[in-house]
Amino acid sequence: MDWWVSLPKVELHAHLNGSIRDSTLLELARELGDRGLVCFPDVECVILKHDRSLTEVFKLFDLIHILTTDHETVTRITKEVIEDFAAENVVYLELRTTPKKNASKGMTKKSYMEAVLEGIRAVNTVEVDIFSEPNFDCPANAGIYARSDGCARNGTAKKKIYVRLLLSIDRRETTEAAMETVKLALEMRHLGVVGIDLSGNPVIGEWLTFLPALEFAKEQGLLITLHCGEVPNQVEIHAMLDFLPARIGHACCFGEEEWAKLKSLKIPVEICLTSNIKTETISSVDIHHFADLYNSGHPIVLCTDDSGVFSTSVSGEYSLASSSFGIQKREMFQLARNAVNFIFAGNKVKLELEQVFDLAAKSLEF
Ligand SMILES: CNc1ncnc2c1ncn2[C@@H]1O[C@H](COP(=O)(O)O)[C@@H](O)[C@H]1O
Ligand SMILES: [Zn+2]
Repeated sequence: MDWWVSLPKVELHAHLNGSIRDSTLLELARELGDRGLVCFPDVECVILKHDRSLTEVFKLFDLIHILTTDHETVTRITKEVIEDFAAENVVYLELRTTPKKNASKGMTKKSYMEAVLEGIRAVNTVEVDIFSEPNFDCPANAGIYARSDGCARNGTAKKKIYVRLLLSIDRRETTEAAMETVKLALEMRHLGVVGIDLSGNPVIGEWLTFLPALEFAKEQGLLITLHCGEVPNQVEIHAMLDFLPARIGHACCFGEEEWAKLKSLKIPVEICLTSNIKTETISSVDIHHFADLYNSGHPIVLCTDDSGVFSTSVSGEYSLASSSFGIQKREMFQLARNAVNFIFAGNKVKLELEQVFDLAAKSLEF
């Protein structure tokens, strides 16, 4: 097996609707095409085009959402995305998604999330730990516990992936809609929801629109990650850093002052190399800020962002970082292991993941 696939990995920045297999998107588009709801050849062209500007990426998401936003499909893509990450040895996945309403399908934000949970339960190629924090032990969780315990007791030494969920607020949303998402996250905490993400087209929406909901989420103990500095906007970057999120994603358009502030606050950064290159947010990989952050010992974690949209994988991102920045396998292993420190799940999961890495270190060749 390829070394980068064998390496256990932690994925902390993956959008559900950005991580769908092309084959599934094409199948869904063909079905809608047959029903005369989309023009299949046009949609096929868009799906198979792999170099896209940031603006084009958000147009593509609008199209993907037309293909996926019904309960059955949300369940299907969730199952497939988790199985795909597990197949490349992702041992802990924080999957983020924007709860959506779709009146024509009778979908509410809550029923959207229930369809996601159904997808997690449908995974069968790997054992899924969706929830194992003892302090949240409650009857609503009993079904999931039973399944996971059953696996262990049968002695079926199936591979295991920990899955936790982040609910995303889309920058197109209002304060009220953002608050609704946070309240839903709080309601679903005992089902593996650990935090909130702010994402969506970075040129749309104002930081102050989302702040009340994000502050409420933080007060209630949810952990927050923000898409920060994907486009140049110094005022917003400073406001976001002042908020003290638990992590940020991207950090592409930072200036000297913003770097200094980020480094002094030691906020971990989710780095998405291929996403940044393909969207031309960073012009080439050799000038990517990964190198400076890595060399200065700043907390970072390699992630995919949208493995489907950008045709990448977590293993691919590790391999790319190693070859682009001349980092040896032993150091890359350490980088992968360090990511455990930045997960939003609790100490029990962290300890278990450290054991997974220690065990893997014995069989990996460096
Ligand atoms: C490329 N960089 C990016 N920057 C900002 N937001 C992004 C993104 N990539 C994805 N998303 C956000 O994730 C949604 C798709 O997944 P879900 O429907 O939530 O599962 C997109 O609509 C966008 O809001
Ligand atoms: Zn993202």
